[in-house]
Amino acid sequence: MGCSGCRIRFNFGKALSKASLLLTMLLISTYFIYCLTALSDSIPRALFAQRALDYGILEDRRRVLDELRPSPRLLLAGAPASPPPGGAQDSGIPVSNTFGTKKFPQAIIIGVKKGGTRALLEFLRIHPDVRAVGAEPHFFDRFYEKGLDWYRELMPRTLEGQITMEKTPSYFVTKEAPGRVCGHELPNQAHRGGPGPRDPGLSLALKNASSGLIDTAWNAVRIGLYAKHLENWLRHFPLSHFLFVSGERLVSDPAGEMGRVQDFLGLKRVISDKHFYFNQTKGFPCLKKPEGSSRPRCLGKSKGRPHPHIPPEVLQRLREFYRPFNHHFYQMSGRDFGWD
Ligand SMILES: Nc1ncnc2c1ncn2[C@@H]1O[C@H](COP(=O)(O)OS(=O)(=O)O)[C@@H](OP(=O)(O)O)[C@H]1O
Repeated sequence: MGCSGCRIRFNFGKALSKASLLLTMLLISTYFIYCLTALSDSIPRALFAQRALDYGILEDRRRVLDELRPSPRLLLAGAPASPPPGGAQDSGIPVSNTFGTKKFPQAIIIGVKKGGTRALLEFLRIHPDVRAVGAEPHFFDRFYEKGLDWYRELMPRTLEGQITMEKTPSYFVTKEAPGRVCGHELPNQAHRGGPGPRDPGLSLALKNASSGLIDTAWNAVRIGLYAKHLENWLRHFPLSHFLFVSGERLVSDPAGEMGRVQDFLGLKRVISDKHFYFNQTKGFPCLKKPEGSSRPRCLGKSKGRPHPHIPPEVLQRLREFYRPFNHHFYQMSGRDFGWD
């Protein structure tokens, strides 16, 4: 019995994986400048007002120093055609790794898993004003105890005017993540152990929506209850701090969707149609010139995998199960993704 249970679960997993193409959604959470300010000084928000004067003095000093020497951006623009002897390029280290400072991200791609988050990040990285860490840091879910300095150290250096970014899709479904991102819960105060109390509202909704054949307690199913996870984030951030990016449009019209993303981040519209080509073999848009390379490149093999055939009745059942949750999500996000 145990084995047949496993098999059903396994097959259903494949079905979900296939269905995820229909359920792609991404969130970018603009970062919350006040939260980061509080975080970067590792002080509770309540103390922030008391420190305001100190910040003012520091800011003034910074401004004076900036006036005395050209900003990194100006230095770069005025760089000599050949690098100075013994300079960064002589040592073989890329200029971007030696200039600028490491900062906390101003924008995070927080989800959703298998929603096209890697594509979004790699597309954004071709923008000259975006610098992003390649690997997923998992700071706000797995490595929170390592502390803020550890997190900042992972970030690439940025020059003035550049945005630091990271992506970790599991933040979206991590109950503690929004509070941590906002700095309400500092590393040494973080809850340890299991998840918080079960939400009775969700249990009820799951019972109502379940056909009896879908294991609603299973994480692979719960992960797709976007409305539920978004609710958790909206307890900490206003809706205007989020951009909902369509995973489907990232495939069918990457330049169009990236236009929305650039506007949201306050970036000049640099990424356009001319950066993409459709690779027939891969079946996805690829980059003509990815960051740090002049050769065209598609995402790796683990992105855009062949999916197994899912019987239409299974897909239908999944659609019916998710429909009420999706509609709730459309209402909350203000965007109808047409997943029905
Ligand atoms: N340009 C391009 N190239 C390849 N793949 C693309 C692209 N745009 C979106 N996608 C879809 O992205 C899916 C993987 O999503 P994520 O990167 O968010 O996955 S992960 O959660 O980080 O593991 C991946 O899912 P699978 O098809 O299941 O592999 C793709 O459907």
